[in-house]
Amino acid sequence: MLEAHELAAIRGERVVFAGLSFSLSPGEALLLTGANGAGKSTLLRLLAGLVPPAEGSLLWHGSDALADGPAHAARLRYLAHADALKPGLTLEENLAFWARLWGGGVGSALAAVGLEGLGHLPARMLSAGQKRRGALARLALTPVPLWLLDEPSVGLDAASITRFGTLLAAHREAGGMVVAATHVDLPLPGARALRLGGAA
Ligand SMILES: Nc1ncnc2c1ncn2[C@@H]1O[C@H](COP(=O)(O)OP(=O)(O)OP(=O)(O)O)[C@@H](O)[C@H]1O
Repeated sequence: MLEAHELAAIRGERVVFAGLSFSLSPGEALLLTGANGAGKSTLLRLLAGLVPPAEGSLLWHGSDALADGPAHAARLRYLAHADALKPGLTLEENLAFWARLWGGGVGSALAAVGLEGLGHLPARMLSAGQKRRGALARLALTPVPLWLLDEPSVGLDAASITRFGTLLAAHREAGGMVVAATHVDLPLPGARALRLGGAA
């Protein structure tokens, strides 16, 4: 279980959010909504252990989640806005880099996002939606309990959203948790919403 207690974040000397509390049990999903600049990406980065909270605590099964950085990193996948694909490497080579770190099969991960025919192409030749699917393929390599997703569906066509929904459902059925920032509907039935206030 992931528990956030009274989290606050300061960016550029401004309090982006404060007093934020929520908990997430296995199989649950939380949608972060709110205006541009409300702090959704900042919260995801905080949950990923990439920025420290200004106040509050984050617990994983009752213990300080951020006390052991490598252990926290190993239990999550964080997908930022950027697709994090090296443009000069093929899609397969990009995925193979992550597979060396985490394990898992490149072919099956590409198939999970419908990119099995494009693995030989340099990432720079992919369309925007294909690049996004290339980033999502990282989720399909090996299971971890927590997915942190920043606007994961941007650029995806209808068929890709459906495939992404299948990936999300399998993750949750296996006890995985999802926290996703989004401005649009995501295929996460029963997800709770956390609306962040703030600057427009
Ligand atoms: N490195 C930084 N230095 C200073 N301010 C920052 C930094 N990163 C983010 N901010 C500010 O923090 C606030 C929250 O930004 P954040 O990216 O978390 O918002 P968001 O809710 O994800 O927005 P969007 O919907 O546009 O993606 C913004 O006002 C932003 O300008």
